[in-house]
Amino acid sequence: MTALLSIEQLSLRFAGRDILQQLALTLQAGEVVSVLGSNGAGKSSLLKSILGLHPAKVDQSGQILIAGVDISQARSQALSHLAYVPEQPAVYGHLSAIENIHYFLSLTTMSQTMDIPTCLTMVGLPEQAWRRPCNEYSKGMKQKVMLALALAKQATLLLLDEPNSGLDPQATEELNQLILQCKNKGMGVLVVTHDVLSAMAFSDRLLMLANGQLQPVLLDQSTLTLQNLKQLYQGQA
Ligand SMILES: Nc1ncnc2c1ncn2[C@@H]1O[C@H](COP(=O)(O)OP(=O)(O)OP(=O)(O)O)[C@@H](O)[C@H]1O
Repeated sequence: MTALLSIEQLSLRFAGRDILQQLALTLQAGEVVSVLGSNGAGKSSLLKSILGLHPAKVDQSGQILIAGVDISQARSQALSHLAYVPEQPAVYGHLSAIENIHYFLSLTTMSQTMDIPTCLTMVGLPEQAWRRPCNEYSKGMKQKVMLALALAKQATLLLLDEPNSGLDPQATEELNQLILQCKNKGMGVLVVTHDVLSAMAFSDRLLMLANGQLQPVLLDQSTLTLQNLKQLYQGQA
């Protein structure tokens, strides 16, 4: 079966400094993978590489396939399979949830889309909010709009950058459940996060980005302590 995401020998340099070095990652349908890493380790840069967002002058090499499509050869076709939720959800504040999703769907090449109210119901956005402008929404509500868009465009691969930052415990739990819901629908989910506990709750695999490469994290909820978490981030666990 074709992997939803296949990265091979990805290297990235900024101003002569290695950020990613021969990095490899494969993500299958129905799999949630979380990437941890110190500030500046290169997590957001990795997501930008997958999205093909680095300017052409940036020194990047290697291969990134999304559902078998090479991002460097056919970017819009590759991205049609993908939904991306940045740390600050990017919705238009003057438009409602329904209007935002209509608008973004009009920009995609997907011919098959899902009914918008069904998607908003699935992500748990209260119906009384659907037609209110998004600048009246909390961060958690805006994330739900973006996740509803991902469902509506029938994305198979979901990228989430720091999804739990700034969320209270209830919103965190709702978001964690939504990630599991996406997994159960057969989507592949790649999460970049500092929230280790949440990542342990929803991930099939946890990876640490350090020195430009991804290594498996062997800790789990039963073995996690502040001390061994610090050692993990310092490359000693
Ligand atoms: N466009 C750029 N030009 C030059 N250097 C950059 C650029 N973007 C990122 N960097 C540098 O690359 C390194 C990795 O940054 P990145 O934002 O990917 O880290 P991160 O792991 O996401 O960090 P954080 O956890 O703080 O969000 C940092 O040292 C950053 O300063």
